[in-house]
Amino acid sequence: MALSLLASLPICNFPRAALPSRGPIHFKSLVTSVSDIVPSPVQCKVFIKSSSSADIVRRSANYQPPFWDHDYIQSLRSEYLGEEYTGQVNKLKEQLRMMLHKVVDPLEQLELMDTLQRLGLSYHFESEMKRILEGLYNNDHCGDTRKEENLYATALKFRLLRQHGYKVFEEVFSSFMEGGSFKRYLCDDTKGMLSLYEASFLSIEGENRLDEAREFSKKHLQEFVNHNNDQYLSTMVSHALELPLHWRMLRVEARWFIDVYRSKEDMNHILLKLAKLDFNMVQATHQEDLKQVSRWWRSIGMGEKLSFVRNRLAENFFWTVGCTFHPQFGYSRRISTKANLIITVIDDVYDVYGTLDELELFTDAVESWNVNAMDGLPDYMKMCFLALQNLVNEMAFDTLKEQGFHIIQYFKKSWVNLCRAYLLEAKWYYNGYTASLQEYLDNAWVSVAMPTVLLNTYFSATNSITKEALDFFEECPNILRWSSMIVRLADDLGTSKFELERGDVPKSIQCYMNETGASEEDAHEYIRCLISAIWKKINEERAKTSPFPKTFIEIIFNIVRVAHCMYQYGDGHGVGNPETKDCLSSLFVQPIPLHKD
Ligand SMILES: CC(C)=CCC/C(C)=C/COP(=O)(O)OP(=O)(O)O
Ligand SMILES: [Mg+2]
Ligand SMILES: [Mg+2]
Ligand SMILES: [Mg+2]
Repeated sequence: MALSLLASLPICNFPRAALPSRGPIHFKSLVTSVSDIVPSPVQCKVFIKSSSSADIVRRSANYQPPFWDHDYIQSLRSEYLGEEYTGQVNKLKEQLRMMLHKVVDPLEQLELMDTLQRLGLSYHFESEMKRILEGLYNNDHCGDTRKEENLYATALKFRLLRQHGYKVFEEVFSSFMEGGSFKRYLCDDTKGMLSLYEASFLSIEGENRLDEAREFSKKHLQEFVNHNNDQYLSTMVSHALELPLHWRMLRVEARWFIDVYRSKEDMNHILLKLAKLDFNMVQATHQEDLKQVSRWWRSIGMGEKLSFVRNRLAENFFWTVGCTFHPQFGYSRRISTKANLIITVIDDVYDVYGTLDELELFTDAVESWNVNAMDGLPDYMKMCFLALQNLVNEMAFDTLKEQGFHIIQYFKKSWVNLCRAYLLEAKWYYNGYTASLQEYLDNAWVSVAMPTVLLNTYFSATNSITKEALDFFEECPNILRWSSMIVRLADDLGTSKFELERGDVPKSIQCYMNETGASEEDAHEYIRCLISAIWKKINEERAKTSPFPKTFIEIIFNIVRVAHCMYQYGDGHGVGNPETKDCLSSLFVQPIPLHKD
């Protein structure tokens, strides 16, 4: 399963530390170097009732209780569930549909589509947008050069067409370049710079013009934010520099943009009203999902019984909303949240709580996939094992009933891979071993659980499962590997500081530091650079034909976007930072006031 990540990436444009060539790894002659670079683990003594009734010293992560308890979640109410609002939304949608038919100017068409996407509304207008994009694409290919396009429009068109799977080439930017660089005067056009910057994130490997575009626009946008007086544009530029649009989680972006759009000079009231109403109605369905899963989570009692693990219902739900926010995907969100909760618990068992002997037993039990294997497990692990079996059986039963597919074998394989990857990290930890970055990553794209999370999502969000797609899954295609790898690296950037403090295996940052002698800051920069390089890989994969349905490919991209959001301010999944709490509240609790504008 080796994923020669580093070997297959072009050398990151990062001068300070190069990766040495890899020699053979002598696992037996372990060199303990982690203690040189990280504080010693914070250990706490916890009395465990084990079969031998012996005291076992275990690590503790001291996880805080969840933001919202079960009663709070059950108290969530929304007025946006009734027919009254559905009627209003339908009327507004009709008005917008007419608008989309009337607009003929290509730039206005592009801007309208971009605004619809950012406001989180484009899913209502897919056929209209397809018709417009088709028209724009065909015009280009008929040699229709009615008017000289400016950089802003060219980049916007490039981004939208590429995002929707049209073959467009970076050569469209050639007329703005001379001698391999963008023409100097372009830097005065901030809208153009912003548009070029966002377009550059749709690039694939080897697109030098787009690399140049990113460098050039980034530099000038950074200068712009320091000296400007255009409030709207400045907000947009700062936001883009923080994280490009292509990497942003759709729902969070929609919630943010609805607020910003209100202050835009030429803002369209119909669009804004529809965006707010739709957001609130979608939020109402999310609240119902959350309440349902909370009842299940409370009924199985794992959050209370296993008090040493992360009890993170809302955060786990957030990942699923990031994958598919649309109201009709409620089943997928609910079942995937259950799965994510169990994955998070089992990750803590391997990373924090379990002893190596116990973890070996648990891995054997998962490999046997047999309830009889529970007999030999400590009580807390019995609960994890049975919860896992119950969940997989529930998903498998639903899929058998709805689609006639018997899928347990796929889950089993995925869980065996995941637990083996977890176990390997646990062994490294207990042996004080620091892997090379390559060796770490070859395992860590699995241990971040994305192949398992995505398998769950595939079954629950696809209504036409195919054997071809399942076989493809088994091959662990590049799109799965690379997207999992970005999630892993983003997770490491956000979580490894806490993990290392309480005692955990060295993560990508520490492996890189250990291998190259780089400083922590440089290692962070290197990992960010790897993330950018891997985005090019997944952009490229998206353009290929695949047995996966398009909706699932989008889900894969969306989960990477969730990771960027989750770890933007540290460990949003585990630690409960204020940014995550605000984000969860704005998505799931607070409706957008309608009468302000
Ligand atoms: C939505 C889900 C279920 C995500 C699964 C991966 C996960 C638990 C990430 C966060 O935990 P972590 O930082 O402790 O992960 P790791 O131990 O792999 O670093
Ligand atoms: Mg962990
Ligand atoms: Mg882990
Ligand atoms: Mg982590």
